[in-house]
Amino acid sequence: MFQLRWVWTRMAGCHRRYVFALFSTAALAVLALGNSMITARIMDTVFYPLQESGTVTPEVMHQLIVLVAVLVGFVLFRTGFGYLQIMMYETCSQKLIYELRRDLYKNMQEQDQAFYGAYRTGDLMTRLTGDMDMIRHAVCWVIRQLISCTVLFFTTAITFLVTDWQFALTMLAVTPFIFFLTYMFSKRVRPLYVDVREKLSSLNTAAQENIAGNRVVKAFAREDYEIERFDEKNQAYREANKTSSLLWLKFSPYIETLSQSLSIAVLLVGGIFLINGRITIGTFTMFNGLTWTLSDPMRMLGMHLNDLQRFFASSSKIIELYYAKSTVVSRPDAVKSKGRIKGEIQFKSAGLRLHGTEVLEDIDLTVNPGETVAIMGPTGAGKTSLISLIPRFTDVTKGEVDIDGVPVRRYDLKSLRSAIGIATQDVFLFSDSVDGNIAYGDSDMSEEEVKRFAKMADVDFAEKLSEGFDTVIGERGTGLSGGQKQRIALARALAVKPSILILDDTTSAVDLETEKYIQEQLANLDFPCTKIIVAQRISTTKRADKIVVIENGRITDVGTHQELSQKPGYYREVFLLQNGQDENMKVSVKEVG
Ligand SMILES: Nc1ncnc2c1ncn2[C@@H]1O[C@H](COP(=O)(O)OP(=O)(O)OP(=O)(O)O)[C@@H](O)[C@H]1O
Repeated sequence: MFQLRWVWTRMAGCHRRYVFALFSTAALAVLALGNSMITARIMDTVFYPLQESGTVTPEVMHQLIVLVAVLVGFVLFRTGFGYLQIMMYETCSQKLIYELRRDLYKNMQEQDQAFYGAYRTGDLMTRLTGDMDMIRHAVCWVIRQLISCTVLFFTTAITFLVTDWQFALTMLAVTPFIFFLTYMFSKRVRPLYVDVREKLSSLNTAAQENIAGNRVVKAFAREDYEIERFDEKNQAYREANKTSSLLWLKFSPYIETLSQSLSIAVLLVGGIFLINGRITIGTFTMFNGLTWTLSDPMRMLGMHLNDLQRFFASSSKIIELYYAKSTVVSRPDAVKSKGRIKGEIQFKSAGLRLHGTEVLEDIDLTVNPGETVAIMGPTGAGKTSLISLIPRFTDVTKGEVDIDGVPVRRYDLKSLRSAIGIATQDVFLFSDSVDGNIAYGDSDMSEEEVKRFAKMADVDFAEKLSEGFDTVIGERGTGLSGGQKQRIALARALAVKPSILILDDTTSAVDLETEKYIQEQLANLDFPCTKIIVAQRISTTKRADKIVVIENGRITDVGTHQELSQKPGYYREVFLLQNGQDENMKVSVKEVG
């Protein structure tokens, strides 16, 4: 039930309207009895005396006209009131879902890498769409129906008891059985709905992965395999849905039969009472006309409880996401950088442990403002992990990282990250134009500025695209080569004029000539900038002020190209390899440098 309480707290600003809607539902349920009561009165005061006397008196005609007018007015009033009630439910539920989705999305934006590593995209999408819709459905339909059913049932039961308690008791005798069956159904269906919810999430995840990875699928000609895999998930979803639906089918024949038995009870018992003169034709008509107000709530209760269980399953998922807390957050006493960050970076005995593995250990390194530092090392050595510590994509588990003498943990996250420009190893471009992608960090950037940074990163090829810089380049930059995407990502990182520029293997896919051009541009930026460049090519690292070699999560060497290429070790091996020589051959460093 805490899910209902939680949703209620999220409806702040709508409470009065929603309570009004709930009361309207209860009132409308009570008013539902009105039609039958007015009809019963017409029977007793107009038709029955008419049948007895056989003559139509002006009083009887007048009585009939008045009662029919009351009936018409009553129906119009109920319809108008019902319309108002639905409007209230709709406005409250739409406002709730809009705000909830907005807050949820905002919370997701603030999550760290561990969060995105733990949750699958398809699952997150299911929460933002299907689960949200289930909450809306519960707020504006299920709860309304449950109230309506309950009030209708009890009002009818009381009316029946007051009118003729013996007749009423014969009809109410079956209700405990129906309630028991409904309760049993509700208890058993809950885990089944949790399962349906999980299977849907799994299906969405499979579809999302397949769409995102369609090139890999095609490259390996694994379409059939993927179709089969999707089919498995689809079947599992179908089975889960079938199991939950079949459970209702197991209970519904009994519930339906018991509900229908009410009509037979009215005809049989009511008929006997009518013949005996115990009840009037009006009372009989009322009982007969109101049978549905007893049977429908009982029949429908199972369906609504069914939906309520789905609401519990969906809202639990939403609540989990709503309270997900990032471990990387700004502290309450976080500092905002006053003016531009100078760009001095210091790793002080920094260490990083991820899922029980020591990824980085004892990292001591100082990068002076404006310096260019290249980071090199074998694959999996910890290069990306090292640079992730600077913008706090992950936090150190030992030691600390300082920028301008202040630990990164003490910076306001936005202030810290807005001083850093990053082009990540896995290039991601938005479905937007080329200039929209370049100006991503500053939407107000002028076209001249966009072109200036595009030129620095050698994005001139964009001029030749169908619509130049306005060409939309798709979710993952479809239609562009790997090197072209890298260059747009580099222009995007440069365009924020960062104090610290981090490039993670950003020029690995560009040709040597373009790379040389980009390096010259980077060396002559018109704003102060510290550059950290992860690279595998000697042609990229040799111009750096400092080269840092990382192996097995530790810094094993620091020096210039001149120093490291002459010193035995990883750097020299790579240097010789990339120049077509091996360790046994003596080469002059100057030849290549
Ligand atoms: N979330 C994680 N959980 C556990 N281990 C991780 C995680 N992320 C990275 N690692 C491990 O940390 C090590 C360093 O990874 P990292 O990506 O920093 O290497 P890298 O030097 O950048 O490699 P490459 O050159 O291939 O990009 C690897 O062994 C990797 O498996």
